[in-house]
Amino acid sequence: ERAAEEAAGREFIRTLDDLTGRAKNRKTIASWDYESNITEHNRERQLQVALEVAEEEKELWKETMTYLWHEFEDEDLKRMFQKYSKLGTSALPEDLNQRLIEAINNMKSIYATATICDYNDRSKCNLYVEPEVTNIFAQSTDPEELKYTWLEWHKAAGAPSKGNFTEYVNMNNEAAKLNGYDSVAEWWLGEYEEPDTEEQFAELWTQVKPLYDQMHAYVRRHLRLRYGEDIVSARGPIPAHLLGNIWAQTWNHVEKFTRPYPEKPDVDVTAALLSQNYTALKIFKTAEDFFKSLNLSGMPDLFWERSIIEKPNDGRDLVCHASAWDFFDSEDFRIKQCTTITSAFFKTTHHEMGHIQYYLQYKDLPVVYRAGANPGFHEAVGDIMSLSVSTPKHLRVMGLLEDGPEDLESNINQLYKMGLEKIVFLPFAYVLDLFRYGVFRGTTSESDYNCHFWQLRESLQGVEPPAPRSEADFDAAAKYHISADVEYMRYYISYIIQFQFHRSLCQLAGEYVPGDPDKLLSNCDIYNSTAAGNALGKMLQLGSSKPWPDAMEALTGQRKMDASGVLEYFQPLYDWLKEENERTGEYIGWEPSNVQYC
Ligand SMILES: C=C(C[SeH])C(=O)N1CCC[C@H]1C(=O)O
Ligand SMILES: [Zn+2]
Repeated sequence: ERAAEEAAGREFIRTLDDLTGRAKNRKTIASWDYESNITEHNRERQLQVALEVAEEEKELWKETMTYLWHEFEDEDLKRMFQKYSKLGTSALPEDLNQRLIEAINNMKSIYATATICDYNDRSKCNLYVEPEVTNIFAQSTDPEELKYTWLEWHKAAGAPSKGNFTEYVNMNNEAAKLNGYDSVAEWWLGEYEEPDTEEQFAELWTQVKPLYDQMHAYVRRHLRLRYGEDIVSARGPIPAHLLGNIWAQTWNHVEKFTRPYPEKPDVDVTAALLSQNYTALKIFKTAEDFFKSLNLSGMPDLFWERSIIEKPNDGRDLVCHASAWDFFDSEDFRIKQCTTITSAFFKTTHHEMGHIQYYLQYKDLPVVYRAGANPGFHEAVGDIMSLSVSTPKHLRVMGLLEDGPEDLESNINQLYKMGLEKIVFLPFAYVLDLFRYGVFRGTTSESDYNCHFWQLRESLQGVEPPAPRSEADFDAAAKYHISADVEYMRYYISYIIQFQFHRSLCQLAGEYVPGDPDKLLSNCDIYNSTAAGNALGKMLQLGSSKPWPDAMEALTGQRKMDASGVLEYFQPLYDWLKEENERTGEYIGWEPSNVQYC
């Protein structure tokens, strides 16, 4: 009867979970081998292993579906069965699954091997997105060099993937339907396990948009002062190539010539890292030290043996985009990133190590629960550490910043610097998946990919392309995650909830007291707080075994994602920006672009 069926189900799930762990381990090893060394052989092997594992999963899924798990009493057992009942892309017939995998591998390979020629030396044509194009956007203030580099990169890494992207969309939508979703959009939204996820995402945007609009207006004014009225208009969108980043997703690199109080000492972490002879390894060890100071786990020996922390110089092609890997055997965890000694990579290393920390905290859970409470949680862990590390107080502890004033102006400069990374990023992230939801749902067809992409970028982000665009271009794929089939709402959510987590951890660490000007949220550093670390560890140990509101409640007492954390953190900046934009008479928002892109 039911009790016996449930006992049999429990036994089955234990075996299934063990087999699934082995299959995922094999699949992950083959993917790692391909992405860390892009050769025909490794690509072929990755495809073969992925197809074999898909067939194994399909067989196991048929057996899973013979159990009447909907009627089980044990909630936890039901949750495991519910998760295993979603077969994912393995539900595709083998030939369609092969077409999906090959479309994605084609895009990944195009992106990873794309190179452009240097603006000043057209015979030098081995510039990759990392590190060369990234460095040009970090350093150059020549609008012509930036425009050329922007156009060349989007031509080399975006346009060639358009056909593959359409194939990927069609195959992935087939898989979605086989899993009971109308399209991939509903599948991705389903990962957040709420009935109104899409509305919640939209509500978060309305909460933060006023703050973004003030940042946008202020930055546009200072770019106009720098580059002149002809290049940066008074009331239009901002040209995307002038914002210090090839995707205009964060604007940190315009901070040095746009900040509120230029006479205050600068906080150039990159220069400090270089002058103190930081290496990639030293950056990694510093990040590890932060986690250990919180009584969280250090990195296992295997991590140091098998990670790739610098771009190999043996001429191989590889996917440089930073990533953290769980090999699902409870002991093999790796980072692969092409570290250079910059403030950005100092943060990225904490970000990636945050993923590894989450893997370590849930490594003994059933395989099916070894995931973030929702995808945004996984992206938030490392950033929480960076929020503490980025404070002048902590940078001084590390000797990366000389002593300086702690006055209001310096605080505004610091908040502005953080805003160029955290506030500015929100509409960028939101747009990437609003675009893809439209594509997966068919409201954006192949003949208007680029038009709709730029309409969204103009409408939410207030940026425009540096030159006219057409449907011969496919600018979205010039962003890694679009070419690599990586959902992006996870970052939008992370940049909201990381401030809710930070606020709770800072209270636990005694570093933040609401209303106390000497205990500002933006000056909080949780370093060495085992109280904070233990509370965070407890949340991470849940993995995806519980709906994410339970995990969030465990740490913050809240069951809702809301922008109260980010708005509280940036309140002094918001007040200052409104006053400053009022003072200068800067137009808030933007009029339609004059650039032809549809
Ligand atoms: C560092 C990673 C690997 Se999960 C990343 O892709 N991030 C981290 C910040 C946003 C996003 C990006 O670079 O677009
Ligand atoms: Zn990440």
